[in-house]
Amino acid sequence: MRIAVPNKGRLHDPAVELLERAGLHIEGGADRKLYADTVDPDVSVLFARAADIPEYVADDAAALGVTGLDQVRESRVDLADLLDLDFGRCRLVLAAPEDGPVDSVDALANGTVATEFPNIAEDYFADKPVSPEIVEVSGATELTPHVEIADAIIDITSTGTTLRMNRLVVVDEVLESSVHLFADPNVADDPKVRQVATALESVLAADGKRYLMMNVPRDRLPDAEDVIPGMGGPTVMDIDNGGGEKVAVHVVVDEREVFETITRLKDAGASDILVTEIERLVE
Ligand SMILES: Nc1ncnc2c1ncn2[C@@H]1O[C@H](COP(=O)(O)OP(=O)(O)OP(=O)(O)O)[C@@H](O)[C@H]1O
Ligand SMILES: O=P(O)(O)OC[C@H]1O[C@H](OP(=O)(O)OP(=O)(O)O)[C@H](O)[C@@H]1O
Ligand SMILES: [Mg+2]
Repeated sequence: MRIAVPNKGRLHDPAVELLERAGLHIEGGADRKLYADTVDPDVSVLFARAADIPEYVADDAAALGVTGLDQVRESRVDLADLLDLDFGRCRLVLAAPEDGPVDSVDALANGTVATEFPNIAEDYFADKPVSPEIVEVSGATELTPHVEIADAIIDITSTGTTLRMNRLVVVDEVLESSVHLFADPNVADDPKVRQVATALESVLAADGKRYLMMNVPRDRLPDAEDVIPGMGGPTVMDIDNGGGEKVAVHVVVDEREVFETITRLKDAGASDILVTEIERLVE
């Protein structure tokens, strides 16, 4: 089974890192390759442009694809959306010069909109009362309103820096995007596809979580349990050589809650508190 992954650009490194963390180690590294095996003999990786990945998955060149939701919308292929992988987060927006006449969608009645995403633009205007001319460009879209090529643009923004630098302001939001795991709808329920999706999901589930281990006097256990914000109940175990007066308590907590939880656990009589990272969490 093949997974299509961005070959370069900002999505490449986080995509490869996620596969590695999920246990799908890429043999020989991912640099400048078109194709690679993984430690799993049934799973290989195809490196392709983020924009081409939807087609590759739709055409069966790969069963799975890791790419931006924007790319899938733009390509208009019908894929199963298995998982939000929580990186490459950005917004596609309609934007126009800050001191210009376009302050709403309606102001574009006879206008021109430049974009790298002509299909998304067309779909966006399909249910609007105006239908401006769409001009496809292949980059530096933010420049076009300043050289009389367009009145507005539909482009990606994340920090907003590029828009600001080009004195453009957001007129409307078109699409929220992030990188997802997509599958060919015909194989979305295939056991191997499910296995890979679960492995990636387990990495995301472990993100920002910590594993706490501690000893607690048996008679203080209720106090300790009261201050534990963990998911589900804690795991409580007898300690073999503890003479019965202490128990071991293990729990998963959000990393933001670790500091306060430790302070409160100590007040509840806990000792020998260990905090460790979690690689994967299969729920
Ligand atoms: N500024 C951004 N912040 C977050 N995600 C982004 C940003 N720009 C693009 N993306 C996401 O990354 C995808 C790929 O973007 P793009 O094709 O521009 O590649 P790139 O990583 O910018 O490399 P290059 O433009 O140099 O080829 C986009 O479709 C979008 O999903
Ligand atoms: O809101 P910001 O944080 O400024 O990000 C938005 C910019 O990021 C992307 O460009 P990229 O850096 O990928 O350059 P590119 O035009 O070469 O693709 C996108 O096309 C925007 O221009
Ligand atoms: Mg780019």
